[in-house]
Amino acid sequence: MDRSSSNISFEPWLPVGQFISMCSTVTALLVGIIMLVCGVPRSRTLRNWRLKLPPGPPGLPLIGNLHLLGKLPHQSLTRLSQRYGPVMALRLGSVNTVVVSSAETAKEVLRTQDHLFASRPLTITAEVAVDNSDLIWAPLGERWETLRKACTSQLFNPKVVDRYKKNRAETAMTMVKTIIEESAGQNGTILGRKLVDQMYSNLTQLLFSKRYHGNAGHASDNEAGQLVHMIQEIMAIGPLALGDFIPVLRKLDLDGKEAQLRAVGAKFKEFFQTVIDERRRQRLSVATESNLDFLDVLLSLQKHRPHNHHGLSDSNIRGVLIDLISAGSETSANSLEWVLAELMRHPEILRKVQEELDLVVGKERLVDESDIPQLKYLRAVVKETQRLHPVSPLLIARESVSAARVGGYDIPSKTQVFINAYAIMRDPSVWENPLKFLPERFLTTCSHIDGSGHHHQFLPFGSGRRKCVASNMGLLLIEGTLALLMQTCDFSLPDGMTSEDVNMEESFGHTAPRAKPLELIVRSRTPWLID
Ligand code: HEM
Repeated sequence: MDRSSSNISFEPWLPVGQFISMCSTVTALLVGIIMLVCGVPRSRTLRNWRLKLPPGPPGLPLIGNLHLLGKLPHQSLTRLSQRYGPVMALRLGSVNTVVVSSAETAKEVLRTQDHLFASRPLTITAEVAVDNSDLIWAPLGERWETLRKACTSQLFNPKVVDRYKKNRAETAMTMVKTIIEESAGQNGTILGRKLVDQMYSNLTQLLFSKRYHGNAGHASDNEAGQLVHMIQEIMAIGPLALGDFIPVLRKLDLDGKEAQLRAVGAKFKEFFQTVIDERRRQRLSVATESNLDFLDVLLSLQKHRPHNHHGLSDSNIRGVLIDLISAGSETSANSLEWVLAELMRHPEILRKVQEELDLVVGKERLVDESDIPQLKYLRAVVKETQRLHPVSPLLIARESVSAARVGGYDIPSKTQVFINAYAIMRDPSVWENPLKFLPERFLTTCSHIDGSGHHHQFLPFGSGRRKCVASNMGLLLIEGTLALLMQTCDFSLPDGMTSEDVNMEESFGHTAPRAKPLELIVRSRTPWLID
């Protein structure tokens, strides 16, 4: 199934618009009166005259500033911050929110006061879809520490990442063959779905030794389809429901998201519990174990709980598996699709990437992950794409654990905080020609800047203790696949299209993918390397 036919919309804020038009002014007023009578939770309002609170736009009754977010909140918030400044207060329904939009203030939040801003707000998605048991949405505390440590020490350490190198190369090659085959004799192939499938396959292999697309060890098509479908469903629902912002209306589920989340949550539970139960049965019948995968590690942590560790329930195991597959697949595939779109818009840059590959690797052997450090121009192209098209433009929402000060303003405890990485990475006071695609900047004036989280003007993976847990793996997936694609394929646009016609509109949801799928003609460039 390709993305064009999957009918996904990434418009989490759309229901807010639907809601506003659904309720007539009279109904809104009535609800407002009921809320006044029942009492809005006072602790959630920023109106405290003794504090120096950040400036922000005035809000409407009940919805506050929700209506200002639009379909692309990162873009709307960028425009608002140009008016209200780099630390801006909003009220989203009844949730106090602060949006941080400069490198300096992001540094205050993500480095200087990381300990105060490293929690996440509770959301209906986390509660209903993953039983408040996962890693991504875990508040700061034991559950987060245990799951994060399991990931960093047992999954994304360089030794384990290296162990799966062959697997990554195989799944990338499977994808290359598929797109060349599909493109033969056709005027364009939609790449996005193939890239996502490749990422799923890498991750399921890494997490529980099942390959969902490819040859050896692969799961049934039905199982693969089920998994892809569930993740697409949750992506389409988006990260936040109306009830997250207006808790007094949660029971009514006016945008229908809670019901949808419950349905997909039940499917997740059944699917991943089967994976866990199957593995438990296999473990009982195996006397010695070698090459443990991540599920084995989690089950063994559950059984032999190390000192000071939060005990792991099946629900935690399901939660972290769902997190890793969903956070890892769409982000990497969407980033890669953006890179290819930029390259199609800039054919001279695409040619330079291929020339570099020919020079560094040649055409006699396939490019290998160990070549990547030498592919400096290709890496600059990836960075420049992440700067202009961050797939997590507002990172993932944070929440202050106690009162703090940022940019000279008071931020009360329990405030939701968005870091607008999109605005920061296009800030004209930091970046020369910020809207131009100029990979060379990362080889010259900005060569010292990387996405490690130490440079707060460039935040594709976030920063601080909640930084992406798998940025090394994410980069390998993007750079490794891009190198293979550029070495083995030639790309062109469907008949009648020129580079100016490549649509660069964004969409917004759990990630910020392209609004329109990228359609390209793919031809083999080095056929002797592919068989
Ligand atoms: C291009 C690829 C990727 C990008 C751009 C990306 C970006 C991000 C960002 C911006 C965050 C939030 C950071 C913050 O709040 O400061 C994040 C968190 C996270 N990412 Fe990634 N990511 C990528 C790939 C991956 C992969 C491959 C995985 C796993 C297989 C993954 C798993 C996670 C998890 C579990 C978190 C939550 C960490 C926590 O809350 O402690 N990501 N990612």
